[in-house]
Amino acid sequence: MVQAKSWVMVKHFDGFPKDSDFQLKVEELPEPKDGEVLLEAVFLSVDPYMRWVFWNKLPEYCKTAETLSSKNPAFPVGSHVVSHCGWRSHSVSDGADLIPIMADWPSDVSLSLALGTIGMPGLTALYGIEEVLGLQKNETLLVNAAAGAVGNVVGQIAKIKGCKVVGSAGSDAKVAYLRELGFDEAFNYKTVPSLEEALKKAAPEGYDCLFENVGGYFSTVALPQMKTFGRIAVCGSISTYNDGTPQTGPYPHFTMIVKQLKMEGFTQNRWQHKNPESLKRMMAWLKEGKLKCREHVTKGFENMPAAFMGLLRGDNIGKAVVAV
Ligand SMILES: NC(=O)C1=CN([C@@H]2O[C@H](COP(=O)(O)OP(=O)(O)OC[C@H]3O[C@@H](n4cnc5c(N)ncnc54)[C@H](OP(=O)(O)O)[C@@H]3O)[C@@H](O)[C@H]2O)C=CC1
Ligand SMILES: CCCCC/C=C\CC(=O)/C=C/C=C/C=C/[C@@H](O)CCCC(=O)O
Repeated sequence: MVQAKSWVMVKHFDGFPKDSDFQLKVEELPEPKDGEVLLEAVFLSVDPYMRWVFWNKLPEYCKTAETLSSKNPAFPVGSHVVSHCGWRSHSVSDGADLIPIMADWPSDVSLSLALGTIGMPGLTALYGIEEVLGLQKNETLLVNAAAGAVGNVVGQIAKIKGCKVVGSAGSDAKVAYLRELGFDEAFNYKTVPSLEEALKKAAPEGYDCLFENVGGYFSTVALPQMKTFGRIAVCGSISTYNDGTPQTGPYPHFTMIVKQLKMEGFTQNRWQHKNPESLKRMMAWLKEGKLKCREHVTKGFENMPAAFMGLLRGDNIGKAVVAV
C-alpha cells in the first residue's frame, strides 16, 4: 500500500483561480494487479490549458513519473514515462495512457524537459511553425508570450530556420532573456508607450507570420502590422482565459480581407503521429546547443495550485514545472 496525494477542484473557477478552488486529498493505493504499474511523480507540469480542463472536470494532466512497482513487462521498475493521470503524487495505470521517455534520453538532460522543450510545448512550437505557418528562410515572425514554454521555442526554431524574430513579453527580465536567446527584437508589452509603435519599430517592413499565444487586445493591434498574405497560427489566447465576461470586438475580418491574411487555429496533437521523430530532432538541436532551455521550477507537490496560478499571472521565464 502507498499513500497517494492528489489535488482536486472543489469549485469551478470564477475568473482567476483561487486557493479555495483546490483541495488536497490523501488516499491509500492498492498494489498493482497483473498488467498494471505503480507510478511515482518526479515532475508535474502546469500549463495554461489546465484552466479549461479543470473547468471541464477532466482529469488529464501531464507528469514524468518513475515506475515504483510493476506487473507490466512494458514498464519495468525504474523506467520513466510521461503520464496523463492527473495532479497526483502516485497512481496505478494499466499502461494504456503512458508514453515511455525517448529510449536514448541523455543522462545529462533533466527529465523535466519531457514536459517542456522536448515535450508537448516544444512540439506545439514546432508544428505551429512547420505545419501551420510553413515558415520560410528570411521571413519575419512575431511571437507573443515569447519567454514562456511555447514562445521561447518558437523564437529559437525560427532563428534556426534563418528568420528575423520579434518577441514580446511581460517583464524586462523576460525581454533580456529573449535577447540572450538571439531574438532580433524584443520588448516589454506592459511598459511600451504604444504597442502599435513598438510593433512597427521592431519590424518596419511588417510581419510575414504571427505565432499567436495571447489573443485579445494584442491580436487586434498586431493584425494590421501583418504584410499582405501574412499567415497567423492561433495557438493560444491566454489574455482571455480568466475573463468572467467574454471580451468583444473589434473584429478582425476587415483587416483580414484588406491584407488577405490566412489564420488557422491548431492543437499540437493533430500531428502526434510525428512526435517520436520530432522529439528526436529537437533533442539533437538541444545537444548541438542550438536550442536552449530554461525552467521555472516550484518545489513540492503541496505547491501545485500556487505554481499553476503563478503561471497564469506570468511569474515564469521558460517552462513552469513542479519538482515533487
Ligand atoms: N494549441 C496548442 O496545442 C497549445 C496551445 N498552448 C497555448 O500557448 C500559449 C502559451 O502557453 P505556454 O507556453 O504553455 O505558457 P507560458 O509558459 O507562455 O505561460 C503563460 C504566459 O502567458 C503570459 N500571459 C499571462 N496572462 C497574460 C495576459 N493577460 N496577456 C498577455 N500575456 C499573458 C505570461 O507571460 P508574460 O509575462 O509575457 O505576459 C505567462 O508567463 C497559451 O495561450 C496556451 O494556451 C500551449 C500548449 C499547446
Ligand atoms: C484541450 C484544451 C482546450 C482548451 C483550449 C485553450 C487553449 C489552447 C491550448 O492551450 C491547448 C492546449 C492543448 C494541449 C493538449 C494537450 C494534450 O494533448 C496532452 C499532451 C500531453 C503530452 O503529450 O505531453
